Amino acid sequence: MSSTAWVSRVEVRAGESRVRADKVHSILANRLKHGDEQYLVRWITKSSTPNPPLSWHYIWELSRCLEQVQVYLDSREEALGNLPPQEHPSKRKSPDSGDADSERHPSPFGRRLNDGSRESSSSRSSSLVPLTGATRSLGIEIYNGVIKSEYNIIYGKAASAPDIPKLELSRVPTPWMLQESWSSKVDVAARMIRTEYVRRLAKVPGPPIHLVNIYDSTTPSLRFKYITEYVYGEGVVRADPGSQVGCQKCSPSMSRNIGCEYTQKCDCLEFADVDEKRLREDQRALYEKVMAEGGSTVGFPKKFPYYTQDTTTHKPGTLVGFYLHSRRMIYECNDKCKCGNYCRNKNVQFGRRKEVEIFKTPDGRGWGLRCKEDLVEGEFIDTYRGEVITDAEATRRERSASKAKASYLYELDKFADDNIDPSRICVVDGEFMGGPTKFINHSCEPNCRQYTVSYNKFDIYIYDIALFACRDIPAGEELTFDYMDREEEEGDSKTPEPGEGGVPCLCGAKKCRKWLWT
Ligand SMILES: C[S@@+](CC[C@H](N)C(=O)[O-])C[C@H]1O[C@@H](n2cnc3c(N)ncnc32)[C@H](O)[C@@H]1O
Repeated sequence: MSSTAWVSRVEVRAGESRVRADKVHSILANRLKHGDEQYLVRWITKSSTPNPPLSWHYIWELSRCLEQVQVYLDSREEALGNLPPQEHPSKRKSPDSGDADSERHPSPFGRRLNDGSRESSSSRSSSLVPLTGATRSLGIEIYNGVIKSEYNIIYGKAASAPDIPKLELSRVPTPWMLQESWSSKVDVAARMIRTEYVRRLAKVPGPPIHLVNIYDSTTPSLRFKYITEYVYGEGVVRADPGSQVGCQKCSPSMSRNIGCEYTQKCDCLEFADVDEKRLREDQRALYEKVMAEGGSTVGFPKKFPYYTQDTTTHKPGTLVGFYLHSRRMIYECNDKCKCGNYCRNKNVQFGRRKEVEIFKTPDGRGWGLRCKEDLVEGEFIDTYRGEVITDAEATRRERSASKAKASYLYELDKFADDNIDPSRICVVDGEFMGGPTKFINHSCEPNCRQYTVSYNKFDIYIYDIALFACRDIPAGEELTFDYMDREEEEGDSKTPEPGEGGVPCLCGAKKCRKWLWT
């Protein structure tokens, strides 16, 4: 079909059309047109072309592709931060010294900063390029193609008729566009992105999640999906659902209506650690034999993980000291158990019950998380959710990411020392899908701790990572945990020396180990 025939079908009325998000490759520049924000869209074409269609759109037309707008604004912000003071168009503080990161993140700004001096004056002004009659009638400036609209959705299509204005992708943004981009405000786009993020937060099940940023106009990435259950990636081998068994000798009301009551009856505790302090004298020799030679610990004293209602000293549901001060696996009862919904041994599986707030930290640690309510020691906060991927896929993602980029990978290697298949160890990636816990920062003196919780005692590869308060935490205090997850006995030990790409720790704790990971 010729481009002119195609263009003649266009009927776009201002203010009603929206750019089709899945056809937008990226945003390349911004400017103000009659005081309103406009952004230059690079369209995706079916076949590869060095000159894909590019078109200017008002920000309100871009509500379907705010993710791309946000990526653009972040790279613009980074480029502005990296500019030498004399080139800086605004009154921002002088840039941090020596940050060469812009090379690692492909950005229209990075590209232009490198070769802008070669730009010819003919490609300077986007608005001076003559437009075809049809595109002009739409009020949309388009290069290398034509615009089509159906059901108020705008599409861009490559076309090469002689009257179609040309703009080489390799020259975009031109130095002229770049200057305009730097000096034009982007407040409306920033507000729309934030509004969209808050809208998505409101849909997350459970108590409200708030968003607070008193330092700048950024918003956490929209390229993120809130989920409450793991999403399993390709290649992850899951346990046969039939391998999950429930406790059969327990019942909802054994005497106190708290579900499971006797640790020796509850099959779910079969693999739970033995409470050595409560071993009877006549059990010790057998226990030591089992420990040395292997065998079942059924019949030895175990502990349920949570306090129940009948304690006056602790809040029901909080972790008992046996678990709180250790790295013991927590085995909760499950749907196949006979103990019912109100069993004392069910907690983490019900998910977050606290109102939390995502907030921008003032000191370069990105976003953080805090709770709107007081928490007591041992209280459950939320699980770490994300995409469960294979170790190989996690390695691939790690290698393709810049070293300075935040990491959201959490390895499920609790049983790595046991006789397990190392190729089946999985990793939870919370970067693109997960919960608010993805924002919990590291501290060398944390107020939370991560615990492993299983609902299938036979599955040693997939389990939950649950975050609990490890001391009383007043409302509003930032939640933190120790990313290195070391056992008590390992103590504070020496500060690890960083390897290449070690990330400096900014936790500010007195006993800070100086490096986040090495
Ligand atoms: C799981 S994310 C935490 C949320 C993150 N702050 C954000 O904005 O998305 C982990 C990343 O946060 C940053 N971070 C967390 N704790 C930090 C600390 N104590 N010092 C420096 N950076 C920290 C690092 O970039 C790290 O890779």
